[in-house]
Amino acid sequence: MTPLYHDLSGETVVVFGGGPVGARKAKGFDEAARVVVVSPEFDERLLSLAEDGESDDETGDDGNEAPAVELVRAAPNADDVAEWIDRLAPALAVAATDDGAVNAAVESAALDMGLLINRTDVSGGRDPGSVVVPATVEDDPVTVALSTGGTSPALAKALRERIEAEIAGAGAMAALSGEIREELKSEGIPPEKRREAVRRVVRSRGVWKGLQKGRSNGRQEADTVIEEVLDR
Ligand SMILES: C[C@@]1(CC(=O)O)c2cc3[nH]c(cc4nc(cc5[nH]c(cc(n2)[C@H]1CCC(=O)O)[C@@](C)(CC(=O)O)[C@@H]5CCC(=O)O)C(CC(=O)O)=C4CCC(=O)O)c(CCC(=O)O)c3CC(=O)O
Ligand SMILES: NC(=O)C1=CN([C@@H]2O[C@H](COP(=O)(O)OP(=O)(O)OC[C@H]3O[C@@H](n4cnc5c(N)ncnc54)[C@H](O)[C@@H]3O)[C@@H](O)[C@H]2O)C=CC1
Repeated sequence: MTPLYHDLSGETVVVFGGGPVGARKAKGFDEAARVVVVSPEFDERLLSLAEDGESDDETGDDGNEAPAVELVRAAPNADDVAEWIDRLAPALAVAATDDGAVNAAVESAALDMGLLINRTDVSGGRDPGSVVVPATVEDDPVTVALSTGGTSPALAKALRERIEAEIAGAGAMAALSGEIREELKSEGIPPEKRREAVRRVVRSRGVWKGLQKGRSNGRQEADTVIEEVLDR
């Protein structure tokens, strides 16, 4: 398995199956992509996600059309799914029904069309072209994605919970060190010194602690580290 971060903005994700698993996957993708869930019945969570999307569209407060989760009430059989996928033209198809034959048909249709496919009903090794949904921790712009190669989802979840504590504050550190990196570049600091400074900043306990108190405290601590490295 090779981990990659995928930009799904502007793409469609189709989820077959509207149970708790289909709902969790839809929720995971709805911020980035247009999500269409095809199922004869829908989990409560999906019904409220779809409603949220509608009310955002109505108010249109920020001018951005919030990608809503669209629900399509249907129960395609194994022979029909290829046509559904063809019509919806997704980048990724998620097979999350409780019908193994339908899930298998979603997989083979998606593979035939060269799309990404996530089979939620199989663990262990993947067929070529098949992807897993990792456990994810986010502190924007930092994202940690964790997979056990499809072997033990419960372990992926447990490790994710540990990492959540471990990366607290990483978003602020990314913002600060990214800014410092750009500044040192534009000041024409030689590459070796610049890299050393940035490496020291992201490892400095003082800077991490400072950032907990606020951005300017973090910046002050970072400036001390940078001065040391640059001998100024
Ligand atoms: C292969 C994979 C395919 C895919 O879905 O992409 C898959 C497959 C299956 N999961 C099953 C069960 C559970 N899944 C979870 C939880 C998560 N499952 C997720 C991903 C994946 N699950 C992919 C591999 C990821 C990897 O590489 O590690 C996470 C990480 C991401 C997400 O789904 O959002 C999310 C945690 C998110 C978080 O909290 O951070 C729990 C835990 C719980 O519910 O507490 C259980 C119960 C305990 C257990 O069984 O382990 C079953 C058995 C169904 C049955 O028994 O019938 C199958 C199918 C099978 O095993 O055949
Ligand atoms: N990947 C994961 O994290 C997990 C995966 N699973 C697997 O995922 C499957 C789904 O799990 P749940 O959501 O808990 O099951 P569920 O049985 O609650 O939901 C299945 C959904 O699929 C719908 N459905 C049935 N036939 C359909 C068709 N032809 N087309 C479209 N939708 C159809 C049903 O109406 C229902 O809404 C399970 O069968 C299991 O194998 C289960 C737990 C976790």
